[in-house]
Amino acid sequence: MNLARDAQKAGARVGLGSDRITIDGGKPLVGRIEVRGAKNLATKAMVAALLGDTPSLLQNVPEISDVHVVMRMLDAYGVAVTQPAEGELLLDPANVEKAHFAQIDALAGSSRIPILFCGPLLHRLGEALIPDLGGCRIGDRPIDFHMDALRAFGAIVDKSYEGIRITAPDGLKGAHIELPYPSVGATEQVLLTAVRAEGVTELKNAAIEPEIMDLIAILQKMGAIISVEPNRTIFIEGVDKLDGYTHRAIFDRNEVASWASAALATDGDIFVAGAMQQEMMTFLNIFRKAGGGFDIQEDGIRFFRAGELKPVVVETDVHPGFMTDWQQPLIVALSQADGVSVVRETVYENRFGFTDALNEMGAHIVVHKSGYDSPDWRVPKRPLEQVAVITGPSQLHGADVMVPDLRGGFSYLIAALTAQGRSTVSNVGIIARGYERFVEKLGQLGAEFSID
Ligand SMILES: CC(=O)N[C@H]1[C@@H](OP(=O)(O)OP(=O)(O)OC[C@H]2O[C@@H](n3ccc(=O)[nH]c3=O)[C@H](O)[C@@H]2O)O[C@H](CO)[C@@H](O)[C@@H]1O
Ligand SMILES: C=C(OP(=O)(O)O)C(=O)O
Repeated sequence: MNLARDAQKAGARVGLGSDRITIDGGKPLVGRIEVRGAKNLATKAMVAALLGDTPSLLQNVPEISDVHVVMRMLDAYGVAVTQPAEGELLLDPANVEKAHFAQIDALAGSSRIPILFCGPLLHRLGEALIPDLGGCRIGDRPIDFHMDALRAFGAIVDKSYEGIRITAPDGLKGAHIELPYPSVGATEQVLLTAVRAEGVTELKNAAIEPEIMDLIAILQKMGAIISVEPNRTIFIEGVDKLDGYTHRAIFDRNEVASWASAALATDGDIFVAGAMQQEMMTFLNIFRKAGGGFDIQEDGIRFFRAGELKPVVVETDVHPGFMTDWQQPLIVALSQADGVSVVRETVYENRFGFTDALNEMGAHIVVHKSGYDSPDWRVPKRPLEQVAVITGPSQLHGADVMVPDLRGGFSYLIAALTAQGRSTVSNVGIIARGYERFVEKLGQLGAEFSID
């Protein structure tokens, strides 16, 4: 895939108008911003609407390009998508039909969400055609858990010149599935398929991220029967019929952690309206250990420096662990802490690539690609764990950098804002995949920048 083309398309979709931001750094970010619904819930809630016999209303929808991709995908399948009010989507699946290959193909490589269309399309149309997936290039990102789960439900998976074609000539039946690893996407795949499959599904080793709990809440509103048991086990009793839902999407935890890291790195003071404590607890613990202060209020959380920044040791993990998506923005703040921080990435094999550019800006980060010796890596069969050692504090200086992926991209914005002098960050359209109106928010926080 062509990164620049992706970025341009993504940027254009959310009205960014340019692919490049020039930032004059060295100034604290101070002010109030608002976060809305999570990219990692809203896009999946949109897919869930395909399962209903009546329209669904999704509220608190962020204006991000990943939402636009799913809107286009739903449109290709005949779902009528309208926006009754700002931040709302009405999704009417009354006329769902097979999409033309060209329409689906045009969206190939834009997002990872098409993989989640499998179950709903199999129930509605008897077949699903999955194009090349997109999403951040932070590792191999295979889909074997998804395909194995679909086969367990009785689906037949064929590779064709058009992509992956999945059919279910004998219908989908409840299954006993144990994931090799608590994958977020594969858990969602099972949920979206099992709710309308015949019989009971038992899912072991499921992911239990707050966004998954929110998806379960949506499915329950639609008429599903799902119980979350201890030890990552979920039971789903298939039902014959689901209705639409009205639901307010859970706030974006990744966006909150990103702005909090920006406050820490720039010695700023940011109130993030819409952020809530419970879902952020793991992040808040590390934030505090790193010298961050926070003030929990009813309508949001204020983030600031409580004193000197301190080095931390942190390991990414599945929920309730420290999310992999949080480590990239946090690393920029850790480059300002006095001492040696260690970040161990256990979820993706290529999520430290963004540190090269930080080093060009003056950071001291060494990535140990072989990670630690580990007899049992977390994600089965793949030795992907890596360790980044960050020695601070470093005086960052302005540079020209190019966004590699979504969270890495936001980290470059933070680095440019922290650095002395002028930086140019290009490919910023990629950031629009998951950060709503980030340029406007930079303005609200007093950042000095221009877009050309
Ligand atoms: C759109 C969305 O919600 N994206 C999030 C989702 O991604 P996503 O759902 O893709 O992440 P997963 O939890 O599935 O992936 C975790 C690990 O499992 C591996 N794996 C996954 C599926 C599979 O079939 N085979 C396999 O080996 C992946 O390559 C990765 O190494 O959860 C990740 C982990 O919290 C987050 O970083 C992403 O922001
Ligand atoms: C990895 C991410 O997203 P995606 O799975 O959509 O690529 C992310 O949100 O950081």
